Amino acid sequence: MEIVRVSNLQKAYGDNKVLKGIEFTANAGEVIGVIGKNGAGKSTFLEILMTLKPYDEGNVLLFDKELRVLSTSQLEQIRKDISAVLQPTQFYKTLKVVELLKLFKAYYNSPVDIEQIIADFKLQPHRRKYFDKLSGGWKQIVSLAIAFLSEPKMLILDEPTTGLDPHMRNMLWTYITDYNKRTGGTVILTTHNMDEVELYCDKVMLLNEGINEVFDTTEGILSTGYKSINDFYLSKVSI
Ligand SMILES: Nc1ncnc2c1ncn2[C@@H]1O[C@H](COP(=O)(O)OP(=O)(O)OP(=O)(O)O)[C@@H](O)[C@H]1O
Repeated sequence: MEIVRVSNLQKAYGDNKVLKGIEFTANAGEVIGVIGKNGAGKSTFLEILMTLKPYDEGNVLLFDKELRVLSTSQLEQIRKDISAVLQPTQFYKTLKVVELLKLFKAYYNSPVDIEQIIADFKLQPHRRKYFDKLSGGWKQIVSLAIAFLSEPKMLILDEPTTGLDPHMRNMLWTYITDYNKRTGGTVILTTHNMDEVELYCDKVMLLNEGINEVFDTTEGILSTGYKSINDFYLSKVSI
């Protein structure tokens, strides 16, 4: 089943044309890595998919519906099926980790067991700490745990493993892979870590000079003679 279909997507910030005609599709159950150099437009692309940012030209269909023509209530309906990593805000200051998880569980009306999430994300030692007292990496982990609470049909993660130590990175990828197998949810993420793309992503989109220079399966890319996805990236993208 097709979850996302993007055609000729264009977006500029003033004179800075960032996306110049992106073609992209995501099917249910796929894990897709969006790669490209700093400033290539990855976050802009994800924010459009999250329905947070307007676009100038082209079509973006989420769950078969064109975003541009949706009413506010239709957009809200679609957002229920999407989850994204929330940025830590001032609002979390007064809440402990376990309270935050309970709050979002109630907000999403989530069937997910909080104790299970705490165990899966190794949050037991931190459950009674205030969110704003956590280290950067643990804030990231809590934000990710919240994103999974709603059991979304589509999960959008902007550099989810940046700032995580190797164990936490492993833990997160295990969780993403399990979630994907268990629920058939689609995951679209950005990362600068090409080893992670090679290990865990079904498909890769390389954003370069505003277009999807390559959009293929990870296996497809490797079968064209590259030693690794890192090798592929380095030979395709110049500084
Ligand atoms: N709100 C904004 N207003 C103006 N320009 C912006 C805005 N957001 C992003 N840009 C510009 O758009 C371009 C793409 O930025 P974006 O953050 O999408 O890239 P990215 O691929 O995610 O980069 P990185 O890998 O460094 O996170 C950059 O030139 C950036 O300066």
